[in-house]
Amino acid sequence: MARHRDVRNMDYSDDYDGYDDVYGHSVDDDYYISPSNRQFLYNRELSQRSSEGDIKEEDESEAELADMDRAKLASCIDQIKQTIGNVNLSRNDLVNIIIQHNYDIQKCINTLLESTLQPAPVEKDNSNFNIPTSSQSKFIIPKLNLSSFKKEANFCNESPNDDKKPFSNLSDLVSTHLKDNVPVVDGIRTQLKNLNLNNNQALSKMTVSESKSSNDLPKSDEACKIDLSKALKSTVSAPLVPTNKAKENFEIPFIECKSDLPMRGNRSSYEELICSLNVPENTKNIDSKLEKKTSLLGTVICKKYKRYLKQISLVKKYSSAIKIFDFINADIEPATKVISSTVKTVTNITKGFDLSRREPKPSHTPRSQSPASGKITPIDNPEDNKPAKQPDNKFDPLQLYRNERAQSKEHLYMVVIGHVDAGKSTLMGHLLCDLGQVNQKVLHKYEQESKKLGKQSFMYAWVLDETGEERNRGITMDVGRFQFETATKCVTLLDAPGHKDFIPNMIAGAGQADVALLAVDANRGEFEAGFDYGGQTREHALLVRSLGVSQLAVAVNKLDTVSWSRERFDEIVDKLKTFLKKVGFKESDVRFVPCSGLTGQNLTAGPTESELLEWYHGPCLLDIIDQFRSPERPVSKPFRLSINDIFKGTGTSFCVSGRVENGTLSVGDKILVCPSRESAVVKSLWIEEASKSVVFAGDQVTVALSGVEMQNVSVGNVLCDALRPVQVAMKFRARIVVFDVAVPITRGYSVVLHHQSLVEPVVVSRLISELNKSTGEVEKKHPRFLKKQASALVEIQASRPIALELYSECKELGRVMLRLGGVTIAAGVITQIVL
Ligand SMILES: Nc1nc2c(ncn2[C@@H]2O[C@H](COP(=O)(O)OP(=O)(O)OP(=O)(O)O)[C@@H](O)[C@H]2O)c(=O)[nH]1
Repeated sequence: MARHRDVRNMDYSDDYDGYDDVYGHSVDDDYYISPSNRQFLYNRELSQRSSEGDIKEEDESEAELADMDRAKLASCIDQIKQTIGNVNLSRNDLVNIIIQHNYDIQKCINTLLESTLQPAPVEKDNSNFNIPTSSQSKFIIPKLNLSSFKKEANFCNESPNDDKKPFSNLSDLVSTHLKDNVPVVDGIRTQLKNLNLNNNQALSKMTVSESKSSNDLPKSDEACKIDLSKALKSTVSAPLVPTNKAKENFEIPFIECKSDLPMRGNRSSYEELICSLNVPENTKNIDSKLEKKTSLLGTVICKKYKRYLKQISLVKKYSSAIKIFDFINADIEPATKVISSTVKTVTNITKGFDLSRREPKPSHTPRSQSPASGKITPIDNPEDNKPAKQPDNKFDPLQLYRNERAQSKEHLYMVVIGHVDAGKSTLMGHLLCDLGQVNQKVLHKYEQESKKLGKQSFMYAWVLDETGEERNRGITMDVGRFQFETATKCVTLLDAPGHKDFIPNMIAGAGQADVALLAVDANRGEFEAGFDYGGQTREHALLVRSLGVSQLAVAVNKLDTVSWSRERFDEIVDKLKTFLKKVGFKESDVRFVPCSGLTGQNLTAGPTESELLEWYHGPCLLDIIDQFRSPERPVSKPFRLSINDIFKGTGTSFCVSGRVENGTLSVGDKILVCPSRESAVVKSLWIEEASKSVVFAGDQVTVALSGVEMQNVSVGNVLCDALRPVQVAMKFRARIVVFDVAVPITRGYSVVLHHQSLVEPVVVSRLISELNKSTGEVEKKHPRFLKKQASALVEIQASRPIALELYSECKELGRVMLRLGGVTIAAGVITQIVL
């Protein structure tokens, strides 16, 4: 059985309220973190000196870094490489530069560009672009001649029908005006990708505040007060090339600034930028025109991205890399009207891409393939150039879902959790055997082999623990998967590891489940070890609830070891009930069942043991699983899938797996991979081993993709609808509940963010307010620290863009968990995305 990590979907109507319950109860201290876990709690002193980590140590400065710094370092190196390609520096030097700049990627890039990038010699060739030698492959140096402009003009879409295409973000817009393969421009482009054109108001505000804080631009300058929202509206509707009529008398179509350009030294930086524009042949007096009037886009870029000015001027020295920004100096209002109707028309298509907006085939350099380049991965397969299949825009996803799935059983994803050795694998292995899911010969083989190793009691566990290491060590390490059916459900079982070392795997499994089965060991002392003394019973229950699972079955296992004692069962139920309620489970959503995974008692049929029969007449484990409510499938929402595994497929495609959180996905759909926003085409779809033409929210699927390079896709990326993409941001606000922390959370606290399958170092950059745990009202603004069990609104800063959603939009992509030193210190929901 393949061991992919999977995804989970939960969308109960009462989920949000339920989730609030987590915050709504005070929890006794000892319910959260156990003494054995305390050793892993954050301790700044220790944390800074940790030498563990998976980053190769190459020099002392690197070796001395703490885990978090190492993670930040890896992230910085990664991002620097994505932005400017491989730098001609040793790793040590690179590491030193990063540390000197306190992990500020932008400063590092500036330093690197200044120190390492030398102008490439201009070579003559027959094209209008001089391609540098491989050692200087970071620049493409176009000649400053007029034919160059014409060549670039071919980049533009000349179809009269396509000249009003909406752009989803500023980068797409800019990329039609910027020449390929200019690294600094790519840097800008990556940043611009985060600017969603739909949020004109936010952009407008951003520009104003940018200009307010500007030191080098005069505050009084009218140019600083450009209403960007208007500008963007006008750019959205702007033709990429002049219309035929305009072409005849082609002039540079600028939107006028209200005043001359602000100067910086002898020349303003964006004057420099503008001077690097290619200009059409028939334009007269271009210099004076450029000095008085400028592209608004140029203005915006230069103001918003002042930090790039050095690079801009650097590039400018060698190239006329930045194309003229040719939106029409037209009446903005009518243009705005055109946009709204255009957007509406396009939105009606529901899915798929605007192929006409695809950029020309870029050169096959690692740089051009980088997600940070903002370019579409080169397309080798001519099949990919064919227009993608566009689903019928009249299709009703809900109806389609009913048509497709009406005949089949409801699918349910169930994660099995619990303290190490609680008997999870044995319980589920035996259940699968009783259901006839395991071939008798295979079971016999397991029996013989486990006997040889002196581990016969693990025979059933081997059904799920498939790897040699798991079997030898007698513990589950990765999430095992198996499928079985109940009377009304088709259940995918996710067997999570119990050992604390594998909690990230457990989170990956739990992050995919609709419901959970908690196994506890009834043995005297064993239940207590898992519950009272820092076992994973508590942490697992807390984690699954934080991940949105609200229905839980509790298997009080190994009751054979206590002679089926009713008292023991009741004692365990009482303790767990109180705890689970405090964690946020509703009493009515938790069911308890006495059983034995080893003897198979009360698994698929009612009890036969007389001692158990004396007091238990309830449902068996299988019936309890069957009685779980099926979660709602949000098939009508925009498509979202968080990638939890990537592997090689056949031919040019490769495969990703994950759970469809929202919406539907069909073969032939064009989708976006976020945060890089690369486009991809769905070549084929599978659920388990069965090929499908369409899949729905709630399905755990394997998707074969083409049109995107495998190396440009990572676990934790989100596949999404191209027209209604997921949000991408480096900063967001979340309402969190702090679990148990030895050291209070303060501003600047470095933690590890778990967001679906993404594991990313982040910083708690602001403590905005402390909230009342019951009412959610603000109790204290800007607290200096957050103690255990505090509920608070915080701002989280990542070092690179993340694809995420507001909790109110998509619960699965709106949940976050913060962990540190192997311990979960807080969980929360995203309330605001900060652009
Ligand atoms: N007596 C008795 N022993 C059991 C029962 N269920 C499991 N065991 C034993 O408990 C030990 C651990 O069982 P596993 O199924 O590997 O436990 P687990 O919870 O899956 O372990 P991890 O996944 O590593 O956390 C094995 O020796 C089993 O034979 C039971 O119902 N009764």
